[in-house]
Amino acid sequence: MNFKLKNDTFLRALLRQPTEYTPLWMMRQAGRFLPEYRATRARAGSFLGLCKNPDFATEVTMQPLDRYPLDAAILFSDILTVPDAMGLGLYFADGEGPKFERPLRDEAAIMALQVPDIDKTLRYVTDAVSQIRKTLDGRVPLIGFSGSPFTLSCYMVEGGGSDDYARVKTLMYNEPKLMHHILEVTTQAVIAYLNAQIEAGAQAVMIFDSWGGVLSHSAYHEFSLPYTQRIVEGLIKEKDGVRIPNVVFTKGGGLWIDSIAATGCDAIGLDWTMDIGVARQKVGNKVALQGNLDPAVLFANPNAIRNEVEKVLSSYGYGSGHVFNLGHGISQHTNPEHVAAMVAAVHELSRKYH
Ligand SMILES: Cc1c2[nH]c(c1CCC(=O)O)Cc1[nH]c(c(CCC(=O)O)c1C)Cc1[nH]c(c(CCC(=O)O)c1C)Cc1[nH]c(c(C)c1CCC(=O)O)C2
Repeated sequence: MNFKLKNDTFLRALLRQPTEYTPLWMMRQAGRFLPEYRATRARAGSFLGLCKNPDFATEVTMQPLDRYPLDAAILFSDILTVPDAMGLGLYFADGEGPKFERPLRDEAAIMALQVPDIDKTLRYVTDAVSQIRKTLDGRVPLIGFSGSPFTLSCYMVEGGGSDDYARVKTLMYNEPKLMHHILEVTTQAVIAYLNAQIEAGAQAVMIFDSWGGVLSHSAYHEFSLPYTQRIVEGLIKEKDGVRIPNVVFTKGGGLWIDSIAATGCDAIGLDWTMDIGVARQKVGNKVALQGNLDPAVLFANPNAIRNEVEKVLSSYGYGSGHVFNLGHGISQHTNPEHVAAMVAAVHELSRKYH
């Protein structure tokens, strides 16, 4: 039991301890679907302006919690702050998503990569974590996060988003040693970064392997999973006598959940493509599961949303170990009232399973 928390349902579910209902939060819960987020972003001038100012980061982290009775808060930041701290120069071109000024395009750039001094380069993140914890005042737990080394490498090599991952996959197949070097340095950076978030007050951490699912079976097991496993092994597991659970989310990773469970993680994030009941059978009592409603369900009407929520809950079935979530980030085109319908449905309909 976490004595400082008024609602620790989320942490108990991650540790597969009994709960009264299924807790929930949403990936990208602080974001453009909320008018209040768009207003704060306009005041800050840009998305990075929000991330780099702890007052703004705290304000937008709290917005979804003030609107909905969610069971967890997530640090407002981005996975790409780590490569930015490594000197790649993150920027957001209007309407084009993230980009790097200095992507990794040759051997010299790759061999020059270094683990950044987190205290110096990412202080704005750990400051935001402490400030959010204070503002939360024990309402719900705060989740810290990072990208997985493979997913970060995709952006670092491509220089931005990609449809085919041609550059990073070419490097991976032509020059596996160079690819492993990027992954090695990034792994060390991510371990230091997540542990700094935990020291600053993050009560659970999540690793986003958002693009792991674009890999072949063998490439996933060579270039993504072992590095995720090293992170899981390197994380601070307990602070002030309280467990700090971790979640590994691999979008498109449903085929590999047995290998993911074997990393020793506490929970696996599922996208919407896999039946969560089948996933539960496969992983047994090893890990908790987080997910897995298709974010597009929120475009439908509240009745349809309720039906789809019930399907996920009943497929998971009786007992603890499920954190309800979307299978990926919420769309910016979502109607905020539909989110209210989903939150109410999860809290109400899940009680019969506990
Ligand atoms: C791949 C990835 C990124 N960032 C992230 C991932 C992994 C998760 C995933 O798979 O979605 C992680 C992330 N990004 C953001 C959060 C905040 C916490 C949360 O509310 O979940 C988290 C956890 C805020 C954000 N990160 C970004 C926004 C939108 C920024 C804005 O224009 O206001 C937010 C709220 C920008 C971003 N950042 C990134 C992209 C591809 C984009 C553009 C996306 C888009 O335009 O919808 C990289």
